[in-house]
Amino acid sequence: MASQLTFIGAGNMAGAIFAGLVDSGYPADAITATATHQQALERHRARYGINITTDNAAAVSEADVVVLAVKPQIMREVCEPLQEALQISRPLMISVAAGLTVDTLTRWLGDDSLAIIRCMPNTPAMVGEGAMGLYATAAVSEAQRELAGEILSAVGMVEWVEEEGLLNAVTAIAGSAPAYFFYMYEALEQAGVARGLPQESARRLALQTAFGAARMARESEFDPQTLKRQVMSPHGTTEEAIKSLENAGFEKMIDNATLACFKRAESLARELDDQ
Ligand SMILES: NC(=O)C1=CN([C@@H]2O[C@H](COP(=O)(O)OP(=O)(O)OC[C@H]3O[C@@H](n4cnc5c(N)ncnc54)[C@H](OP(=O)(O)O)[C@@H]3O)[C@@H](O)[C@H]2O)C=CC1
Ligand SMILES: O=C(O)[C@@H]1CCC=N1
Repeated sequence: MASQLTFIGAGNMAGAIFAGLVDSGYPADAITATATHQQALERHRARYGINITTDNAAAVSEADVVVLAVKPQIMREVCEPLQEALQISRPLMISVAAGLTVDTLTRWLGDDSLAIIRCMPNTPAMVGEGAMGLYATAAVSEAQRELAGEILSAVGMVEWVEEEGLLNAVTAIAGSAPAYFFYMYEALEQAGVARGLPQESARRLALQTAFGAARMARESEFDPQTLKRQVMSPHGTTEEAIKSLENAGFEKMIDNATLACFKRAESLARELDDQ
């Protein structure tokens, strides 16, 4: 029988994971999602067939696995009232919150013997193409590690990290990174329009190029540098474009952006710890 999964929060990230799970065949009746707005929950029930409730404690008391998926800033007010219910079910806790450390979360859950996994997923989980970093505390059993890996690998690829701090690096290059690619998609579309293409046409071409490049990179035996070189004919068009990107400091820009993301995850952790 499938493990009972409860999602506390049913927004972008939780929705991406439970949508991906249902699409991959996980039984919808073993999934419960909570939120404060009944209307949004009703839409999820209609679309995915999952159970819904606005009662977090009730949803937790019957769960084998609880996925905490509210904004980090409201995690404390969500977690503290769950303490009693957690003593009934003693589920595996999976937090997807950026920056929230195990120490802070443990304090808010009021029990340092609970098994906690921190997960940094990304929204492509919705289409089964997520990229996730996972970190397990010492209280997590081998069976629970396997269970979390099994559940989450249904919606994407999973990388375990052995140091909690590395999840901030995962946030910088995976958790937040779909937005960087969407930004590039947006910029290519605009550039296509600026060069005279109709907008819809530019969007379709940019999107298919992103998809084709990602699929080719995944299926090919070559590293990114080689794949890049294969497009660059000597003295050709691509060489000019890449030179222009280099001159504009493209790599430095990506490095700066990921560093800013990483540092924000660290400062978020400090802010939450002070709560
Ligand atoms: N979005 C992303 O790409 C990623 C997000 N994350 C993490 O996921 C978490 C959620 O982010 P995201 O999904 O973007 O946020 P959203 O704002 O989209 O979703 C938050 C959800 O929390 C619900 N919620 C608010 N208060 C409560 C409450 N008291 N009890 C139960 N549910 C409540 C909201 O429901 P309602 O509106 O009805 O109140 C909503 O469904 C964050 O911690 C973030 O760091 C991690 C990786 C990627
Ligand atoms: O922007 C955020 O804080 C969340 C965490 C990673 C992606 N979205």
